[in-house]
Amino acid sequence: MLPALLKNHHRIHDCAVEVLEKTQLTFLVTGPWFTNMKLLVTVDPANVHHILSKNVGNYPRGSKFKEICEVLGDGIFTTNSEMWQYHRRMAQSVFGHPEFHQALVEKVWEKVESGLIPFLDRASEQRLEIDLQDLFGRFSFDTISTVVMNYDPGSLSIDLPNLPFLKALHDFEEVIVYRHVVPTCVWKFQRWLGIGQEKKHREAWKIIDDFVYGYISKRQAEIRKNSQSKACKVGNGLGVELMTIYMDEVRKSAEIGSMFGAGRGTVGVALVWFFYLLTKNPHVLSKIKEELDTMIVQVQHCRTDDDITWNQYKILSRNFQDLKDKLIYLHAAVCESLRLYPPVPFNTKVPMGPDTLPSGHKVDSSMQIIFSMYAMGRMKSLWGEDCYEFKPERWILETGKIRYVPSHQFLAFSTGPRTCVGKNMALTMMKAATIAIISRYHIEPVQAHPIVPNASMILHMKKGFKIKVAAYE
Ligand code: HEM
Repeated sequence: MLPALLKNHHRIHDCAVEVLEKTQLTFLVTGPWFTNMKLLVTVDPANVHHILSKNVGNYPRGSKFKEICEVLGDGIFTTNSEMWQYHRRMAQSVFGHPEFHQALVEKVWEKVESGLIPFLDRASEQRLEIDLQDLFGRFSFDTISTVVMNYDPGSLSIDLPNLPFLKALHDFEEVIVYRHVVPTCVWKFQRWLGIGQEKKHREAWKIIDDFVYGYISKRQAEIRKNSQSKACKVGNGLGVELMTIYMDEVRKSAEIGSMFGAGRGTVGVALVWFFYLLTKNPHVLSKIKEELDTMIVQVQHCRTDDDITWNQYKILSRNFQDLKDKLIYLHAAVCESLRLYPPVPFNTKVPMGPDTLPSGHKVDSSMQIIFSMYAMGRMKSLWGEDCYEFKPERWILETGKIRYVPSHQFLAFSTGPRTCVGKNMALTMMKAATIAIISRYHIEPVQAHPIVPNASMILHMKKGFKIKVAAYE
């Protein structure tokens, strides 16, 4: 099977869909004897629930994962037991705090107004062709950096500076997939020789380290100067204060890299696929706008739709509770987009001891288990014959409320104790940025090539998404 895997490496996600559809949601990939390669690929929700929740103790973060993601050190992604619990508690105390999200929407709006809008206004005036994937990558990078490090690197300024750190993160993500797919002895040998993907990895690692440690020394100097960290925090409010305390703690560890890895690529990519689907499905876009306008009329008591101004869109999307609870159709559309294009397209686990999965497959510590979130959202047996269609309606009950789909079937944010801690943060960022853009601009794709996903641990579009924007009068 190894030659077939290597041959399909460039279209690995779609290849998984094809095979899983034919194999009742689970199949085993074996390599030649000397590679000791046994990968069990599954999208069976019962297996997922068993591994990530019910019997999670048998599926810790293995040493192989830690080896593959060596750049993340002993951060939240790579650790188990007490160390992981410590990171998790710290992260949750911030990301779960009610005031954090209000502080976050303020930060998102600062970036919308200081970065996104000036850039898009100029692109609209000059009818420039822009790559929306690059733009959203910069938007989420600056926003996450402001939240995590209290520092805006300004990657989304009008001249779109070329930041090596962004490319390094991108290269790093690609190498991680490569290390998952080829036998360990092969990539380790390449690492030793310093060639191919491994050369790219080494260079990317250095750039990431320089950026993070450069920031840490700057921050330490600031703290020394101000004698106490509180003086350095931006803005007021408990949300920001908590962020400062937590981030001062994690800045000491590999956590900065983890938060960048977790948040920057995922949100940017989620946004670009969402906008791609909106341009392909204008009726969904119209319904989102309709919902926004209705909400503004209700909440802000405008007399008619004609009274609605840009400022009112801004007021609506700066209210975290409204973003979270009131915009049902927008929420459904975002979930539907994450179902078809989950920014983290796959996840892996290694069993500690022998186990039998609900599907009947026997697993042991010599095997690696792969969940394909990308394939899971495209299984007819799970989502119906229309599973390839972008239909937000499938998320809405007849009562108008959001339909509950268990997280072991809608796996975009994973499930169980290690579920994504940044889920609400990601949804807030996506909704606020979407409202800012769709209320102000018409987007027209300029497609010179098919839009397909890259084989990376983050589901980038292979050649980006070129568009032109036109500001509404
Ligand atoms: C649409 C955006 C996002 C998606 C689809 C997403 C998805 C995921 C997934 C699938 C996992 C599980 C990974 C694994 O088990 O290996 C995860 C974990 C995690 N995510 Fe997210 N994520 C998103 C945004 C964010 C953001 C914005 C942050 C914070 C800055 C974040 C922080 C984390 C952390 C810290 C973990 C590790 C949790 C643990 O191991 O306990 N994520 N995310």
